[in-house]
Amino acid sequence: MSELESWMEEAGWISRNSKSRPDAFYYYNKKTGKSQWERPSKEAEADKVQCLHLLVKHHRSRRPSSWRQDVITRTKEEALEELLGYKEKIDSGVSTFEELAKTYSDCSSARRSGDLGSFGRGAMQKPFEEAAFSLKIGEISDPVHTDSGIHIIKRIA
Ligand SMILES: O=C(CCc1ccccc1)N[C@H](Cc1nc2ccccc2[nH]1)C(=O)O
Repeated sequence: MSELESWMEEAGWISRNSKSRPDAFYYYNKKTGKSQWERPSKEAEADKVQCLHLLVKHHRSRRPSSWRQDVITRTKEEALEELLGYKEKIDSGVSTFEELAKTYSDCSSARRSGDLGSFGRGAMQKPFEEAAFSLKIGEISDPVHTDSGIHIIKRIA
């Protein structure tokens, strides 16, 4: 198996016969559910990521307010403690990332279970971008500090 084929397999890509074009086949990713005609490449893969995040703001956040709380007064230390508690619940399987992001995230994306959609480099604050692009699909970050507050990030594509 070539180096590319083993990367493709590890990344979850398989080739499938197309029903609409019998003589053609397309690529399907079992991990992300993505389908595409063109052969997947490592480079293209790194262009964009899709992430969920759970943000806990604190009194020094750029905008210390959210849908949950008009004026956010918790300290940075308290925010970190709270976030580590959420991560513990997710890692132990007591709760899902989506449930806790929907309930506790101080970002407007909470209404979409923390889903920020797909984004490329240059879209998000640097610490967030670096963490997001270093995650494998399905992986959850350690706490990430940005001007907005403290986040945990789950890469989903
Ligand atoms: O900037 C937004 C909206 C982000 C968003 C992007 C795409 C879809 C939905 C929401 N919300 C901020 C909090 C915040 N700061 C962030 C920094 C990096 C990533 C997500 C972030 N969310 C806030 O509410 O103060």
